[in-house]
Amino acid sequence: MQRPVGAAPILVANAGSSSLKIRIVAPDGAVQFAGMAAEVGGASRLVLPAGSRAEAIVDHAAALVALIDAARAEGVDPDSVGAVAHRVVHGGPDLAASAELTPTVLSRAQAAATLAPLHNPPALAVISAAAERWPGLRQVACFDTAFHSTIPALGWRYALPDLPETRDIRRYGFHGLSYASLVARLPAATGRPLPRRLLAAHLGNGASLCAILDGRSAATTMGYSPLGGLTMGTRTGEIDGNAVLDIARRAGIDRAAAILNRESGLRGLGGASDMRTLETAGTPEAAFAVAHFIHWAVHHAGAMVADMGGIDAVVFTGGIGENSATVRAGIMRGLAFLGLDFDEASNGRGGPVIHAPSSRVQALIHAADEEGWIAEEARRVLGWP
Ligand SMILES: Nc1ncnc2c1ncn2[C@@H]1O[C@H](COP(=O)(O)OP(=O)(O)O)[C@@H](O)[C@H]1O
Ligand SMILES: CC(=O)OP(=O)(O)O
Ligand SMILES: [Mg+2]
Repeated sequence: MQRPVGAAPILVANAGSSSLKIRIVAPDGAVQFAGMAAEVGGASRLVLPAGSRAEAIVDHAAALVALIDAARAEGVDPDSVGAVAHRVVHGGPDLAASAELTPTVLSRAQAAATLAPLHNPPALAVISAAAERWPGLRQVACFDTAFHSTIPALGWRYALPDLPETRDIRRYGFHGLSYASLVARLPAATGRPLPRRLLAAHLGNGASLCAILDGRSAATTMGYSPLGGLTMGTRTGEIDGNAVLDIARRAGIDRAAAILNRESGLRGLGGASDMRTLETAGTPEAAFAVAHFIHWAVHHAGAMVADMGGIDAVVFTGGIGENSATVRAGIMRGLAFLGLDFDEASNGRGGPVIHAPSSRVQALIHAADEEGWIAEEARRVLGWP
């Protein structure tokens, strides 16, 4: 059935490794429904506007069905949506912009699945579940890698020889939907032009930094996969390649992948992946994990600033960036040598402006809105007003 063009809401799906967030967004940007399925395949639960409840959800396809049912129960008709738009973390080497999911785009996203084993397969499962539920409905994919297509070869190439075995092994970079929305929205939020040399810190379960020069990605801390760069909730961040080989030799490849991606980072050091839990734990291990997160964020920030030839502003986003005054303060103290002087009280209050009047570098907090941005991108791709 052909639906009226542009007048319908869009269903946005953001599939994480163990979660699915959905939103139904009206043409004017109003959020009609927002819900999340957490810990899919484990101690699963639905997080809804009315609260959270345990519910057995075996996989991401089942998560989509459960969330659609939850929307209907809240009086929103999921069958009224005119398109489905997905966050697909890895676009692979060929997909450098959001695109409608034609058979060609879909097969490229499928080919990229091995490059982001934690993130792409769940998104692909949601894409097929949506196609099954709404045959013929237009679907759009928005890639986390796309924003970083402006990084020059010196930045994206590893010093590897050009061999069949090293094909497509390059730095891609992620969290691009968050960074793109920041570039688009920060000027309106601050009432000032976008700072020319902007260090953006997306600090959530996955965490990365991006050097944004004149509104474009000039460098970023994640590389081939979302494992690289900063210490994260459950991922190591940067680690020597030979260390990876040795872990794989000792434990086998699948076990090594689980250790590096799911059992490391804050969880591996401090016993919990959640920053809030660590900040209140009061154990030396938890304190070390938080300090490690801050230390490596500052370390990589230095590289990002060098890649931009200086810094005019830093902006914090993501669950940790928006909510942890302790982590922000630690990182900003580490960047004091750049002329960043932050204001303790406004940082403690959550900003949005957290630098002191005397500071040479601005410091800001901006809420990440990947789902809202995906809805906007999808309307652009579909040519909807
Ligand atoms: N008030 C808070 N204080 C410290 N950390 C917080 C707070 N609120 C959320 N966080 C942290 O934000 C992280 C989740 O970030 P988020 O961006 O929501 O994750 P995801 O990448 O799954 O979308 C968790 O480590 C959580 O503990
Ligand atoms: C790319 C990435 O790390 O995503 P997330 O933070 O959602 O895990
Ligand atoms: Mg995230």
